[in-house]
Amino acid sequence: MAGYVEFYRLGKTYDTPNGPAVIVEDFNLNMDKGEYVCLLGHSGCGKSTVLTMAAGLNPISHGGIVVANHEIDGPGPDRGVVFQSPCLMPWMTALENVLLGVNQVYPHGTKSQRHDIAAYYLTLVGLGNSLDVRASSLSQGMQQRVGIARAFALKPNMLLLDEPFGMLDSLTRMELQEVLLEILIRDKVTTLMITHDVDEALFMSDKVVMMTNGPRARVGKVFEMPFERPRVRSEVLEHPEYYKLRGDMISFLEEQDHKKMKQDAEKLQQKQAEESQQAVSV
Ligand SMILES: Nc1ncnc2c1ncn2[C@@H]1O[C@H](COP(=O)(O)OP(=O)(O)OP(=O)(O)O)[C@@H](O)[C@H]1O
Repeated sequence: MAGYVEFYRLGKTYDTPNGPAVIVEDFNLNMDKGEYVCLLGHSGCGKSTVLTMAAGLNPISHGGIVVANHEIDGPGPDRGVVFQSPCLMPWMTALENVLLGVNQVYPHGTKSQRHDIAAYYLTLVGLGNSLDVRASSLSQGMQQRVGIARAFALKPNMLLLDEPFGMLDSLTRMELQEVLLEILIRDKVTTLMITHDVDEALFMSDKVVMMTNGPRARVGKVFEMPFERPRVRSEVLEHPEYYKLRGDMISFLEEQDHKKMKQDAEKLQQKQAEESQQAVSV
């Protein structure tokens, strides 16, 4: 059955100097409305490729993505995107940065209505007292809060997060994870997040989708999280299934590593055999 968000037979081929490189192939995933899915996999397997295709920032080579009955064919305000670095306009205030998006989505709202929406989301992320502070004067964690407020203020059907906490220290990271979960529960936004952190995936998501190693990466395994919401970190950590799930995810990643090492060794052997055959024939 099709989900609220559907990735069907999604594929991406990049043109490279050595010819076409099939990075993602036959990637299939259904997400329910309001579901939080984390995408986990080794570096370079194709996670950002999948996410940027969903954001409409990277052309789809094969298959497609449907969000709320709408087939993705470019970027749009129905999808909020947060990257590792929030890319704010440094000379603008926190409020002005959020208003950039709000003005586009609510062109018919009054100035004061648009101001209130931007201020509301900045307050939710804990920046109610910093609305008029220039982005360049905000700490990295505060800038990321602005990025999150900007994405939510668009009232998107889907939120796409590419390692949004990757550049933050662990305390700020944990704090922002909780801020994000609180708003997500309130607004019930369907979310796809990339992370390298197994514990973050366990704490945040309803489902963790493990990608196989590329090339031709696809969904390798899906883990369902048994933890109740709203989530309390200590309760999640003490849940009887936590360490079993964590272990299974790490085993999956290790298996992928072994496969890759085997493939690399085979490639090397083949190359050496070809080279020695060439040497003999010369
Ligand atoms: N524009 C491009 N042209 C050619 N190859 C690309 C392009 N963009 C990405 N790639 C390659 O596609 C593969 C997947 O990249 P991608 O950034 O999607 O991986 P990732 O899983 O998000 O990696 P990481 O976890 O390190 O961010 C990599 O081998 C990368 O070099």
